[in-house]
Amino acid sequence: MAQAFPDPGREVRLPGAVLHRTGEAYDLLAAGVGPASAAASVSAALTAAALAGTPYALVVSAGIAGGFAPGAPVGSLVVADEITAADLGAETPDGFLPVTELGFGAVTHRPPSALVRQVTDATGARPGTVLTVSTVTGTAERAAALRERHPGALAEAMEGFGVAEAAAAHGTPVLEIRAVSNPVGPRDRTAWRIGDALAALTAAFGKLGPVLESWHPYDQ
Ligand SMILES: O=C(O)c1cccc(C(=O)CC[C@H]2O[C@@H](n3cnc4c(=O)[nH]cnc43)[C@H](O)[C@@H]2O)c1
Repeated sequence: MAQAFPDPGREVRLPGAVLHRTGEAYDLLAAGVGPASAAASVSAALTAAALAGTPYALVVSAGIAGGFAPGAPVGSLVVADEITAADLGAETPDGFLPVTELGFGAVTHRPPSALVRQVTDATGARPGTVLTVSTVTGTAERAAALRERHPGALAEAMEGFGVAEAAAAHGTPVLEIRAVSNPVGPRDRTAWRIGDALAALTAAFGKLGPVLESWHPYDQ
């Protein structure tokens, strides 16, 4: 994906995060794997920018993902219209309860709908819920349970909700774009197509410049 930015940028070191400040209007951040790492590093970047008086206008979480069949085949692109933490809650004898039903927290963030539509139009990405999980799904049973609980889910990944929580704390809009590298379901390493997914993500970012640069938060 970073290959979509011809200028590798200058490194800016922050506690828990290294930014690549491109000559264009973007900073790139490898936010780590999992929601906690992603939240910590994005939070460091947002806080540093706010203290410098140059807050970010938008945070984009991007990477590879597992795709739910048949909506998100391997190689396809998904843009989140909802970013949902799928395993943040409590297991009970009657099933899973999200933290919101326990009386606290949040489990969903919604990217600006106009921006989601523009990304869809520019890249062909399919809009849908992107789940954030801490454990990669590895069985048909778990995939079916997630689908039942989240009928709008197209993909699962491991960072989006952490990024969205950090962005929300700063009042900054968030977007999540994923390229599908593997199906969600029984573990099968021979089915992974990471190279193809990264190529699809790079191509998408090549088309996103005008969309991101012309978007204004009041376009919600
Ligand atoms: O070992 C496995 O079975 C396995 C299967 C799929 C992905 C992984 C990863 O460790 C990838 C972590 C990385 O990639 C994103 N990702 C990609 N596919 C998935 C997925 O099916 N479910 C959740 N996350 C996925 C994730 O966002 C991480 O950044 C291992």
